[in-house]
Amino acid sequence: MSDFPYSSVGASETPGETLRDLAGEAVWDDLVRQSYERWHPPGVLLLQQGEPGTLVLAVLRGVAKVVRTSRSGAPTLLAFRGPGELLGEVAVRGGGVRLASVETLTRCKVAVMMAPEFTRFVDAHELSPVLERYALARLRESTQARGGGDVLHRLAVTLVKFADISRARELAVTHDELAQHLRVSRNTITRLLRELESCQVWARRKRIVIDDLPALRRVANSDGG
Ligand SMILES: Nc1ncnc2c1ncn2[C@@H]1O[C@@H]2COP(=O)(O)O[C@H]2[C@H]1O
Repeated sequence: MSDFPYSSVGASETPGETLRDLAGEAVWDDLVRQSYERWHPPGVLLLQQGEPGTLVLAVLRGVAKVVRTSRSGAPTLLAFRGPGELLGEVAVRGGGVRLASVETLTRCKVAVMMAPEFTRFVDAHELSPVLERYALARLRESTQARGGGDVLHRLAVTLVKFADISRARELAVTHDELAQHLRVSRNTITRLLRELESCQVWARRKRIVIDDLPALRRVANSDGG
């Protein structure tokens, strides 16, 4: 995916709900300062479903996908995560294993903090209520993506969100991943992407190109029912 700057013309209607938004820049900066930074190429597994929670990752650049695989082996793409998001805090705070796997979709820069340091950080900054709001925001997002309603609208919302977090006009996402995310068939995604060509959205091999983000945003901001 190209990583050239892409202005998100027409600000997103959704209030910022990344951890950086909810905790504030000062706390986020402190978290990053106390972590160590790493770059990863696309396609790298950052967190593995079922493993214990030994660390958390703050996303600084790029886009990663969160995928949960069922017992039968069927994957579901739960979310795309970009700068300002925290990953891996569920197992660290809950004491269980990772709920899902996280894999880079583009080149990603993350800040790594080990579990004991993160627990101390949360206590020192009294972040528990913030993390609770963060979890609720995520629940809302997942429910809106998969909870039924007009699929064209949900697809537009997903593509706009991806474009905003990656700040790119070429999105490294496949039809299968979009189908998993929105809980519809691959054929439905193919058909709807064709409809979105009126907004200059072009389906290419393993990527989607958005040539008129404001037009797509208008579809995303319309009442999807
Ligand atoms: N539905 C979801 N939406 C966004 N992120 C999620 C979702 N489920 C899990 N995650 C993140 O993916 C991480 C996987 O490891 P953890 O379960 O430790 O913590 C998880 C969260 O940070």
